[in-house]
Amino acid sequence: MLRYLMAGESHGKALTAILDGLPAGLEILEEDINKDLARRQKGYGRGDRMKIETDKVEILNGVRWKKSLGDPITLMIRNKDWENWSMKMSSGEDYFESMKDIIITKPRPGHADLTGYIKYNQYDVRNILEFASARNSAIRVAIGAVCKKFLSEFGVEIFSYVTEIGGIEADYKNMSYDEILNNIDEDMLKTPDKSAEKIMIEKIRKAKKDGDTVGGVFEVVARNLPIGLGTYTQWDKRLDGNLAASLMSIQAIKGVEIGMGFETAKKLGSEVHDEIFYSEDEKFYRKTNRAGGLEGGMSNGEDIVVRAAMKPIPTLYTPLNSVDIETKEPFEASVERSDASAVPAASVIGEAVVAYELAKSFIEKFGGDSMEEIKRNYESYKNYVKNI
Ligand SMILES: Cc1cc2nc3c(=O)[nH]c(=O)nc-3n(C[C@H](O)[C@H](O)[C@H](O)COP(=O)(O)O)c2cc1C
Ligand SMILES: C=C(O[C@@H]1CC(C(=O)O)=C[C@@H](OP(=O)(O)O)[C@H]1O)C(=O)O
Repeated sequence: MLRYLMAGESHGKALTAILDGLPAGLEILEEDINKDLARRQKGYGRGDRMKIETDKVEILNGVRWKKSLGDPITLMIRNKDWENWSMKMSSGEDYFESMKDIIITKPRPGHADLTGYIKYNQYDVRNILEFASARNSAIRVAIGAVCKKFLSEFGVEIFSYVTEIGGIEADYKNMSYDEILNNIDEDMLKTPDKSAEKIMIEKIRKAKKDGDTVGGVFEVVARNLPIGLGTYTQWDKRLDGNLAASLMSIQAIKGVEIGMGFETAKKLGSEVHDEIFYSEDEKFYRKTNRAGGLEGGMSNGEDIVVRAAMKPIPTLYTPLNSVDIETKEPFEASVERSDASAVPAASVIGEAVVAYELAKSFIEKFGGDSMEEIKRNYESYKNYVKNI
């Protein structure tokens, strides 16, 4: 079974993750992973932390002479900001009286601060926000990049783009995926609609000027998947459920849709389901993909299409009302730095978690301890499907 665990505080020494269950013989290169790490750092609206970090992965275990060994793979990304935090985040020093002024007792509405403080019986909100922070999404993207590499060996391609920012929707419905891909500017908002992008940027700029933040929606597409990843035979093996849970587990994601999603509830059955056709060449096929490539918790061979809604960032430069945990007095918080919007970054994280779920289902279906073995199993299943 493919699984991973991650560790690492936002301003600690490094982020790490262990990926277990990947077959032996997959080529894994740091430079391939670094491409996705760089993409996650881009996008209009990010704060000053992204000027400090240049995320680069180090492979600590599980890879020899560029190939996975089949044992656990450890990945690490150092936090450059650690240099500025080594004392404040030290694991070896006692608490200093002189550090009293760095203790945070002012919880932000919408962040993990207050609930985490109470739940973990803390004295400093920093002890909560350090791991609640989306900083650890960097190591998740590294894990996702390895999973993407695995899937690419079977021709599976995963990409994402931004469809909405602060209520402004991109018009991409008449564009092919290739056109969409050609129109994605990773430095800006990753939306295929260039005229909407201008208005979206203005929306973020104005929100930032007003001390506010904006959210948005992104779509992740996975192409060239085999029929039958995931299963309806047990609730926790459904691919639709696992994709939704993984996307929802990204910080600030508050809604997930598959295919037509919430729209299906408004339509008639005849407008929702994808009719089935057959030809000698194509075998069973559909003319539409409203289901987003998933029926009965399984991939049906069409493109997998999922969307996720990101709420506006909770740290506001014009802060919302809150109460100091120590004094119980209302306060006006001051903010050192924060993102005004991070939807393009979230969409890269979305690709990563989708890649992980697909790779997990893929390995479960086709088994195998080595890439050769899993490829044999995959080819034999493809032959079976071709001859139906
Ligand atoms: C890529 C990315 C960047 C984020 N940047 C910030 C930020 O700069 N400031 C902030 O308060 N929240 C930021 N967030 C959101 C918080 O991490 C998130 O709202 C918080 O952990 C509470 O979790 P919840 O929103 O899922 O309930 C970011 C989220 C993502 C995915
Ligand atoms: C560090 C990242 O995002 C961070 C996510 C985040 C949060 O609260 O989620 C808060 C900010 O952290 P800081 O206070 O250090 O600026 C963001 O910069 C990153 O994406 O790599």
